[in-house]
Amino acid sequence: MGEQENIKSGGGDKNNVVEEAMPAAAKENGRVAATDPRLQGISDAIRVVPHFPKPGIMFNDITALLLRPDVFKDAVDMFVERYRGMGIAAVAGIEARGFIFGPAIALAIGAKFIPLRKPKKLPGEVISETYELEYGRDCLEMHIGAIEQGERVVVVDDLVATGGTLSAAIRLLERAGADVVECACLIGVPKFKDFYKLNGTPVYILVESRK
Ligand SMILES: O=P(O)(O)OC[C@H]1O[C@H](OP(=O)(O)OP(=O)(O)O)[C@H](O)[C@@H]1O
Ligand SMILES: Nc1ncnc2[nH]cnc12
Repeated sequence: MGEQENIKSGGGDKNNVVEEAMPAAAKENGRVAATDPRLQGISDAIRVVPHFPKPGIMFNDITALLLRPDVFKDAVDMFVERYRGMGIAAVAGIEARGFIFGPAIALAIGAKFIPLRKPKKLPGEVISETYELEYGRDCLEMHIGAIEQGERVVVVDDLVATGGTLSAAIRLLERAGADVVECACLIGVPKFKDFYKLNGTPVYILVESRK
């Protein structure tokens, strides 16, 4: 598969899990144009590390992208352009890598930032959700009171593989009364796209993993 074919852009209705090929995305009103030259730079800046953290896992390393402020900014800008003016009250970032992108997006669109943390990190009263990963099992927690009933929320992370982490984040936020509008990730791992478990919430992906 050529580099250009790896680039995807998605988004869609609340009842669909969406990962759209370039031509479809390009036609859609308000979505990222698949011909946007920033996508190629973003895809190229992600390093793929074979067999990390376990044999067989092709690890998509966004720290290489973070060393390129121009590309880092392009990624943040693309999310900001999508969510600005949509009445988003909160950006919820998933520990750890959602903390890298989420706050920048939140500040730019004038939303609050809610950290969804790994267990026993938050000092206040929390609600929790456990989930399965490509390489293990984990749990997310959120402070009670971070969300008000009916607030519109975007969940941000670097990558979606099985969708287990995003699903746990959605469950947490919906239990607290949030309206989860969309999940936003830089990277989608295509081998899992039939297994996303996002409870009907769309996932918006900038690029597909290269391997
Ligand atoms: O779609 P999934 O199969 O749930 O996998 C995606 C999650 O896995 C990675 O985080 P990880 O749990 O490795 O934690 P880290 O960010 O703390 O390294 C990644 O940053 C996502 O949060
Ligand atoms: N292949 C992958 N690369 C980076 N982070 C991940 N989280 C789950 N799967 C991953």
